[in-house]
Amino acid sequence: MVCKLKELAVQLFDAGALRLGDIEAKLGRRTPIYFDLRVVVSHPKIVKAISQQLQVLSSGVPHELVCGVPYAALPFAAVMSVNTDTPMIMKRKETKLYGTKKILEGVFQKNQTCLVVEDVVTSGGTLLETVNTLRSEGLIVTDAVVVLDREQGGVGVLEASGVRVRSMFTMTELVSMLRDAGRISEQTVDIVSDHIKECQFGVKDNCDPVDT
Ligand SMILES: O=c1ccn([C@@H]2O[C@H](COP(=O)(O)O)[C@@H](O)[C@H]2O)c(=O)[nH]1
Repeated sequence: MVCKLKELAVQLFDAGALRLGDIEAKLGRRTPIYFDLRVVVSHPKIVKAISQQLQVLSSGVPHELVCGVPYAALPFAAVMSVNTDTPMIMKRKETKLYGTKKILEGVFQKNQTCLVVEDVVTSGGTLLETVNTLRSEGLIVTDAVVVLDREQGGVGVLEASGVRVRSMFTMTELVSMLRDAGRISEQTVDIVSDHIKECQFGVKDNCDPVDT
């Protein structure tokens, strides 16, 4: 049975996947909320539930391969691959400097369609880097499924690059569910909402780390 999103949000919070406070994120950005999905490798039921939800999101998207953005999304991509019998490929963080010198591991052919799986989208930069690598290797990438869209402009950036993004949660949905479940306060919801408005990425970023 597919775990309901509200239950999953609470399970993620209780597993320590959400950090609140003044947190340093990627490239020195400050954020009042950080979603750390790396902790869920210690919670197989949550990995299973997230993978099932991502499978539901990807059910209308024809694809021959699946690729998780390293590293946090790799367990979800692997479970989806096994559950749906869809071959997986893996992008290396850096090109191997010896032996095969590959950037992609696994078997694929040019013009195959590949679904990308990601944990979080903020600016969209990390997901786009993987998409660009896959495309430069001759694969067709038009769709991605992600656990959390932080609603900070990344989805628009990706759509402008020809990648449709389907997310399990937006940040607004996630914090509302956690407030309704008594896990976070209304004040935290307001702080997160203000941060989303103030810290947007896109054509002209207004979230330069030196300004925050
Ligand atoms: O709450 C968060 C925010 C970001 N991440 C990690 O960063 C990238 C997404 O950031 P982009 O600006 O879209 O590149 C993603 O791969 C996450 O691993 C995070 O874990 N939690």
